[in-house]
Amino acid sequence: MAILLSEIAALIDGARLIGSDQVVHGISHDSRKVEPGFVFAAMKGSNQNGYNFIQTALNMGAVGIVIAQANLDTISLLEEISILIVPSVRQNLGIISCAIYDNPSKKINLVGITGTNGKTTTSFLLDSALSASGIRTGVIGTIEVRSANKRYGSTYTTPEAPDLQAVLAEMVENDVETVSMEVSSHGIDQMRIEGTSFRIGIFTNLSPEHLDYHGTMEQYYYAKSRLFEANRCGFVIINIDDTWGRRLAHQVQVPRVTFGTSADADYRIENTKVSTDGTKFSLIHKDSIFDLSTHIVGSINALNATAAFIAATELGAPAEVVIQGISQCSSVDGRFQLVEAGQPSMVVVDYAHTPDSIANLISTVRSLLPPNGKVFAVGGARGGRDRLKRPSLGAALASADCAILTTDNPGNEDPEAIITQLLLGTLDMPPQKVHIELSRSSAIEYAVMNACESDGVVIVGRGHETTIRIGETTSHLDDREEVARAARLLAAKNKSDFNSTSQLSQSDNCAHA
Ligand SMILES: CC(=O)N[C@H]1[C@@H](OP(=O)(O)OP(=O)(O)OC[C@H]2O[C@@H](n3ccc(=O)[nH]c3=O)[C@H](O)[C@@H]2O)O[C@H](CO)[C@@H](O)[C@@H]1O[C@H](C)C(=O)N[C@@H](C)C(=O)N[C@H](CCC(=O)O)C(=O)O
Ligand SMILES: Nc1ncnc2c1ncn2[C@@H]1O[C@H](COP(=O)(O)OP(=O)(O)OP(=O)(O)O)[C@@H](O)[C@H]1O
Repeated sequence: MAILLSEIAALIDGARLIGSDQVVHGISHDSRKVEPGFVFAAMKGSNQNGYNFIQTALNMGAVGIVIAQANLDTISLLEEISILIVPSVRQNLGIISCAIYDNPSKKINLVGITGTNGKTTTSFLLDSALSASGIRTGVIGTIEVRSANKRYGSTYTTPEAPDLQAVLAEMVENDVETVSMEVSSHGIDQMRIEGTSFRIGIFTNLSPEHLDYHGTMEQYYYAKSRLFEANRCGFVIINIDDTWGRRLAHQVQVPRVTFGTSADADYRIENTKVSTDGTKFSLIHKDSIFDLSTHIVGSINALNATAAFIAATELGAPAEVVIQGISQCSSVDGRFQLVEAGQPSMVVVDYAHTPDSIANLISTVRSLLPPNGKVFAVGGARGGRDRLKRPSLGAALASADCAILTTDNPGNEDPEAIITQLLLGTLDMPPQKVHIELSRSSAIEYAVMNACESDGVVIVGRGHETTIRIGETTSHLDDREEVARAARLLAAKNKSDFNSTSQLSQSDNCAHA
């Protein structure tokens, strides 16, 4: 990859170059990631001022910097530096990054998936469908970035523009043909996907989330809908069971198909059957009926599998191979993950962290239990963001028979104050339904120890995550390991109570009160 700073300047209205022209091999907005031959894009953020890191970037080998016209006076110019001055760094970062990495999205089939829930699951199902068809694939999303056989952990759902274009370029170099990419509303709003071409866009659904960032549902919808603009996206696949999706279907200016259980969907889901083995359904399209199945449990996964089916067949993969590929995706880390550690109850760890998805998960688990079965729900709310949704999260958790409110990832917020906000959503519920356990390990232990064979435990919010930040301290915490620990405790307790008639008093837990 090599381009001149002057060539980049020529792409941007109002840009100008000060200092000597330079050959550029890469770009970063983060001084810590600058390599020799890179340019450093300085941006003011909400926590840090990127302009303070210019010298660090130069020390790391930057051959030039990109700055905004308005901030020209704020830096002390060194004569030997090459400076590309642009009207706005954030607004042009995508275009600059695309140019430096030679527009990789135009050389690859990129499928962008957006919506409040289902992005990761759909991207994994699509990847499985495409891989079964012999296509070399890549994935960019919350759990990981996968390029052919290489895997990297993710920092963001949607990487910043320089990182996105660099990873796409690496995928092109590795002969990856198709990439399933999660596109977050933050990513769209912060222009991380500017200049990126999507062969296909998928809309999963929209429900209240990130409203502290976007302000209103209307603005949240607007951010999401921008993925599907005609200059960015060639073909759109939309879930019209969702009212926002229905609106989008009327608005998009590019070819589109719709899916869902709705009678007027182009791809109609019927006859969905959910068991602990997974989800089966029929998909009706014109005169064809396809029988699909996925190991991922829950009727919502019929929607995710359908979106994956449409995208893969649209990219030319044969339907029967796609169906096989979707059925082969064994699981998605931390999404309806059944944990069998010897405990009597059904335990599910799930990444659900919106009120809708938590309520949905609880009702799915309830439907899988015998009639006398009770659902225990363990969950909390993250610190530092999305404060507005906390009462609704509390209410959703309390749709279980026993809600155990606990700590999620509080960061610098007071965990007890977060729980107080969750409690606001449970005020009109019987108090004995709600139990507070500040320590997440203890909350999981409480649920696993008190749930009996006919019961289900859902542990929500953290799914695949393995660390928790409390204050400035980050420590290891994996919900699945905590279930196993609690199951061992239960087994030990049952063993020591072997001769006692009351192994565990169930009258003092909220589900059996
Ligand atoms: C609200 C938001 O999205 N903020 C993003 C924004 O932060 P910011 O503007 O406050 O940046 P900052 O930390 O103040 O830093 C300013 C500049 O100094 C640079 N810097 C900083 C330190 C240093 O040593 N050197 C250096 O160069 C930074 O790289 C940055 O360019 O730009 C930063 C640089 O890219 C991001 O790290 C940061 O993401 C924050 C941490 C974040 O948590 N974002 C989340 C909410 C997010 O984007 N999530 C979505 C998924 C949401 C979902 O659906 O769940 C995602 O796509 O991941
Ligand atoms: N199509 C769907 N509709 C509603 N809820 C869903 C759907 N798919 C998944 N979920 C729920 O949302 C949770 C998160 O799923 P997934 O990780 O696929 O979503 P996501 O959009 O990638 O989330 P995030 O943006 O937080 O990464 C799942 O564990 C499940 O409870």
